[in-house]
Amino acid sequence: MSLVKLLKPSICGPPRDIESGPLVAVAPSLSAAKLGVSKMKKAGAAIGSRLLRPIKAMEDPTVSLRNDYPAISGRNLHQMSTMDNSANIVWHKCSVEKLDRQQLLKQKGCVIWITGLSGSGKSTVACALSQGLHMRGKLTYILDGDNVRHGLNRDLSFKAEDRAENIRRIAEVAKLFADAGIICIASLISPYRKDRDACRALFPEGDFIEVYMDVPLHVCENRDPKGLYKLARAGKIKSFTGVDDPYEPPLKCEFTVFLVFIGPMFISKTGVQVIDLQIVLQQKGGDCVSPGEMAETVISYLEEKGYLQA
Ligand SMILES: Nc1ncnc2c1ncn2[C@@H]1O[C@H](COP(=O)(O)OS(=O)(=O)O)[C@@H](OP(=O)(O)O)[C@H]1O
Ligand SMILES: Nc1ncnc2c1ncn2[C@@H]1O[C@H](COP(=O)(O)OP(=O)(O)O)[C@@H](O)[C@H]1O
Repeated sequence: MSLVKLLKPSICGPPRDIESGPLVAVAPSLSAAKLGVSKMKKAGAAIGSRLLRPIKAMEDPTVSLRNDYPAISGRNLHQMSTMDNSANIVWHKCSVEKLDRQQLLKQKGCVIWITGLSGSGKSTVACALSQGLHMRGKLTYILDGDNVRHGLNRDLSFKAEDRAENIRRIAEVAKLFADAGIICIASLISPYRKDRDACRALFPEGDFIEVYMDVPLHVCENRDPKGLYKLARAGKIKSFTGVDDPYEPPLKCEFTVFLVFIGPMFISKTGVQVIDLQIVLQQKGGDCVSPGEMAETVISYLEEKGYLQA
């Protein structure tokens, strides 16, 4: 019989330099139970009145009006630019900055990066997270590898350098979402450690939260919801992650979701879905863990780290 267990954060970065100052309204966090639709409407009205605060035009585009909030200013985003200085382009700033957007949304922009094999449950957890946060009145957006490959990244294959480019582009888009104040949930295999580490390096300390779906290959392969493993085993898909292409697990990440097998382990081809779901609904010690509950653990972490308030 197998059990699934969601670890508490396996690493927590040093406490973030949470911004403070006269323009920052620190709202108490709202629990899912307390925040209904009608309350969210009231919150919207409060936001409206704050919008009346005049926003000054930038007189000198090289000087940030928010120099006292370096961790979140446009200047800081500029400093985070990955562009070569010799390219003759100049960062254009606007007086409406990340801080303003975060205040509007009553949250802090960040990225939750979910990595793991195909079929490990990345999209399921991403969706559960998005639902859980939406219920709390928090704005999220999911960047799913499969989906982004339908548009922005449709030109990319699955060879290593194209996967790297896929991941780089999604990380850059996630950075824009985070700058917009949105909690961005990126769900893609991202098999190479160095590519994921490069993504992490794009973000301020703490803003990149890595969730590793540590689900064994045979479990993913038995799930095989799209029949891709079957095609890969038949040699009809080449370079399939886990079959004939590598996956490098994180050495350290904020969360690991894993299955613990106790006793004789078996996953039958016919029974896997049911067995798996039973597994998910149990945890060592008797607690229930479903994708929704996994998401709740991550949401608690966000709350604790101050991401669910401006
Ligand atoms: N060769 C190969 N290897 C792995 N996956 C493959 C491959 N070919 C197609 N697919 C399908 O593409 C989805 C993974 O896309 P990603 O953008 O997440 O991959 S990566 O991060 O660039 O490695 C993946 O979706 P998920 O199952 O949601 O992970 C597969 O459905
Ligand atoms: N915790 C879970 N327990 C059992 N089955 C799951 C779990 N999470 C996802 N699944 C199922 O596994 C399959 C793959 O999940 P999915 O989220 O699409 O994975 P990925 O995005 O990593 O490819 C789906 O059929 C999904 O319903």
